[in-house]
Amino acid sequence: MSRHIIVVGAGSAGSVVTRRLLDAGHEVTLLEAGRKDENPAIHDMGRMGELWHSEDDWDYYTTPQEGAANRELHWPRGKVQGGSHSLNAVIWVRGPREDYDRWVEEGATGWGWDQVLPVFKRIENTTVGSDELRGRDGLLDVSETAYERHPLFESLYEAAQQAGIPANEDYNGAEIDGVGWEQLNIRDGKRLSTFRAYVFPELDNPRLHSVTGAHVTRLLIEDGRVVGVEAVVDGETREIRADEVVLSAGALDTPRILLLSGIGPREDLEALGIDVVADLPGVGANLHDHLLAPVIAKTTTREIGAPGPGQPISQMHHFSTFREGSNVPDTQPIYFMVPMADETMTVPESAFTIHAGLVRPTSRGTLKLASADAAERVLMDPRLLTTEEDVASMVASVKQCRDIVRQQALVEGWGAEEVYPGAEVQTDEEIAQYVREHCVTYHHQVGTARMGTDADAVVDPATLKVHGVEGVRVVDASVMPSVTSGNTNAPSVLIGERGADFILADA
Ligand SMILES: Cc1cc2nc3c(=O)[nH]c(=O)nc-3n(C[C@H](O)[C@H](O)[C@H](O)COP(=O)(O)OP(=O)(O)OC[C@H]3O[C@@H](n4cnc5c(N)ncnc54)[C@H](O)[C@@H]3O)c2cc1C
Repeated sequence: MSRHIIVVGAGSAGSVVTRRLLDAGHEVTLLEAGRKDENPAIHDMGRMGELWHSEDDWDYYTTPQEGAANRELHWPRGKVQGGSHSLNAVIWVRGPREDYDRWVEEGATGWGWDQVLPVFKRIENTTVGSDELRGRDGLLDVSETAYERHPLFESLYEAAQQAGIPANEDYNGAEIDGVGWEQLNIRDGKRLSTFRAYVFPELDNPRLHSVTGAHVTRLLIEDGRVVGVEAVVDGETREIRADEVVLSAGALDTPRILLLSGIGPREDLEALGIDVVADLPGVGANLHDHLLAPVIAKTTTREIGAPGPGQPISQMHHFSTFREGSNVPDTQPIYFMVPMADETMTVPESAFTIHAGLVRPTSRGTLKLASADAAERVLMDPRLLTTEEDVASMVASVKQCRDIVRQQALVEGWGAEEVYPGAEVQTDEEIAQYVREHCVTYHHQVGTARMGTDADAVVDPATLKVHGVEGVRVVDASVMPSVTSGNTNAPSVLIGERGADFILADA
């Protein structure tokens, strides 16, 4: 029987859910707060930087972070069809077996590597790697050759190996460690978001009602059952009803909608005068993110030049393990052909960045409402760098990135010279302070409505239904119990596919 389902958010996961429900004959109302994905800077990977602070960015900021020199960090998030997949660097990293087996240990029964691998294969359309591990005919292109490689990256690839980092032909294969060319979601030289790959071809489908400029403020709940949503559409508050609601608004907005609807920690909700529908302490808890800190070098004998049309400004990354006893990498530096400098830095035009990167954070924070008003700013406090392990991984990663800059391939090929952290930053304490003063997000916030069956879990891992409330599921990056050890888009798309499977199994 055909059902009418509301999907909130046309991002990485919501686009996948929408397509799979349409394919199965259901009716979908897809509500997206942002506008159509028509900004040319979305489609040209060389222009990614223009999207930050633009109309297509939610333009969030954290609360002041004690671990990061009391700074409020900018957290860009896609507010547009495609969601953060329309703003991101389209790097496709599934993460190793251990990430998913860890999810099972954390309570997400059924999400182990053996269960998720076939779903990853269903998503992918790639020629990389082996048939056993990679998908060949999915809807989402994954390629390391569909973009023009810049000669600087050839030298970076060599330099990383000169620094002792092994080359890895397929970091989405059996092993993640080592340096490799990024596998990107690109088609015909342009960004391929899941909105473009999954929903765009269906825009004429009469069972799809795709609405932009529709900001969902809360769930409509009658007798403990979600019956629809309240949304502000073109400035007018509307009620939209359906058989079921899927929240795919991302790790920062899904918990916000739940909290505004009375689903969350009782004490916090009561303090704001919000009627409690379900006392779920885990909503907004467990907020965590990956972190970057730039190592910037200038080139003195050869100009890097501007990226060509469609040329991604990041083409390479590597994974390294520093944490003792760990069998998965805790760091993932990412390489850019431009200086990723902050407002306190002065850099020459021809400069590149090797961003030191933490991908196994142990710091955990919270997302809370400041008031019951849906238009108010939300308090996002990831408590960055509040554990010793996190600081130690970042320090080790910065040292390794500096070492790459000093290698022959960069010094002889480009006359590379470090500009930041700079000569005055030498001891571990000085590097840690540099990290605190200059770290930025890796854009991988997750965990605010995590899967599990314990008292703090928010959704059931077998269905992604919200505990204690009927008629609503969470299908996006919020449900990850812990962040994977790589970029988070691939696991978000995976969650979209599996969420759709669960809905279809019930329908
Ligand atoms: C700048 C940047 C670079 C990144 N680079 C990479 C990368 O290269 N590789 C990678 O793997 N990951 C990357 N990421 C992370 C990755 O894009 C996200 O983890 C992933 O997109 C999350 O998917 P999602 O479906 O949970 O949320 P999103 O894709 O963010 O989708 C949420 C959608 O919901 C909409 N929405 C939110 N609130 C409401 C509301 N109240 N009403 C209606 N609609 C609403 C939003 O506008 C958005 O369209 C990056 C992210 C950013 C921001």
